[in-house]
Amino acid sequence: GSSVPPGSKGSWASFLKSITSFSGDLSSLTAPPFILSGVSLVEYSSYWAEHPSLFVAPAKEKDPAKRALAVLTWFISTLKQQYSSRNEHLGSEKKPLNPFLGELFLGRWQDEAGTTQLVSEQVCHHPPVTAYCIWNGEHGVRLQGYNGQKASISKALTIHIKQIGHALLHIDEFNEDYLITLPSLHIEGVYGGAPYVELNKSSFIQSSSGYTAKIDYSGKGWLSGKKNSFTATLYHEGREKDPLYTIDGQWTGSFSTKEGKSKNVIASYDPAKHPLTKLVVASIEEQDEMESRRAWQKVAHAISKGDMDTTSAEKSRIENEQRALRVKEKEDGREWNRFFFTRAKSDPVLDALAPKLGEIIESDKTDGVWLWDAEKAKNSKPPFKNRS
Ligand SMILES: CCC(=O)OC[C@H](C)CC[C@H]1O[C@H]2C[C@H]3[C@@H]4CC=C5C[C@@H](O)CC[C@]5(C)[C@H]4CC[C@]3(C)[C@H]2[C@@H]1C
Repeated sequence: GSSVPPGSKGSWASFLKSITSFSGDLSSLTAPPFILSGVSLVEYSSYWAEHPSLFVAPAKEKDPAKRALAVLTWFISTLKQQYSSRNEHLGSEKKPLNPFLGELFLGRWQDEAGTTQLVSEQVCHHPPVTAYCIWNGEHGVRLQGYNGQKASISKALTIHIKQIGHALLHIDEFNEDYLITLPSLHIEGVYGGAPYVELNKSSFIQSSSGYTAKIDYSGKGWLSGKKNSFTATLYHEGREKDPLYTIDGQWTGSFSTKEGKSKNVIASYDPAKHPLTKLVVASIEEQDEMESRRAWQKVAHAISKGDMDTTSAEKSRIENEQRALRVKEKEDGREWNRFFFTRAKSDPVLDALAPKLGEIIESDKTDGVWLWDAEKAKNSKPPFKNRS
């Protein structure tokens, strides 16, 4: 393949053979060094709010339809970071580190929107599930959700991924909730060693105030001929044929918002005009042993140097420690305590909103839902109170 660095051709070929006997758990694949990233998947929750001003904007919008439009605009603005930031910064999609149970990623954004805080926790290891909560106290906006992946590989080495889980946005001022479903994706370019994400079909946002947004990624940009194209419509639930607003463009580029009837452009978004706010993360010395960058620092360093022996030795050390903990828990007949989240049979907010999307989304089949537990968060073991 074109993008496989010289010297890695052999390992890439054997890697490609390995993924043809794929088990469904992406983290089980041992990929060659040039495709590995020293960043853990638990950090990916931060992609939801790197534009804090867009994240809090709905709280300032009095009109319910325009508020729902502000939520849709914020959601679309996150897609570029969620699904293509590794390409931009690292040259291709990379394989993130597989978080261990209890692994934490804490940070905050400090900018014109005030303080927006992030807590991300690996709440399950088999299968891998990351739960997160992002909130801005001044504006009374809180996002909480969780996600996992179900993957399969085609003969042509395209990795198909169904995302399990959802996100729920709550706006205090209007006591309003938004259910955000997660798009399916597939990874192309694996054969050539330059993988990248493509988003599939559609995803939805359903508000408790009676508005539905549908984002259609399958448009291959047949009009514009550009990749990563999308078309989104916002409508009164049940009245898809009568959109109040439509947004279209590229989720990796710019997009414009039109009024449903008149079709005249009322807003346009250019990512170049919306610099990201950098997430503030404690230094490794200050971090708790359960925090991602401290826990993986030796592995991340070895990966950055392409030192595979140290990478696998340090990874095995972490994996062995984890296995020993699980054995101990089994012997003591107890389960690992999550720091910030609780597994529940159901979530009343989800139960109120999901049926409004009805059969247009397959409800994500997980055993229970993961909920932010404010009580736990107050007295969670590691001294995060003063820092998160
Ligand atoms: C697994 C075989 C392999 O290493 O092939 C190399 C390729 C990098 C493909 C596999 C990895 O691709 C990565 C892309 C990751 C998703 C990117 C964005 C998100 C959005 C975020 O909100 C939730 C997580 C999610 C879905 C990531 C999940 C893990 C993905 C698919 C990585 C694959 C292991």
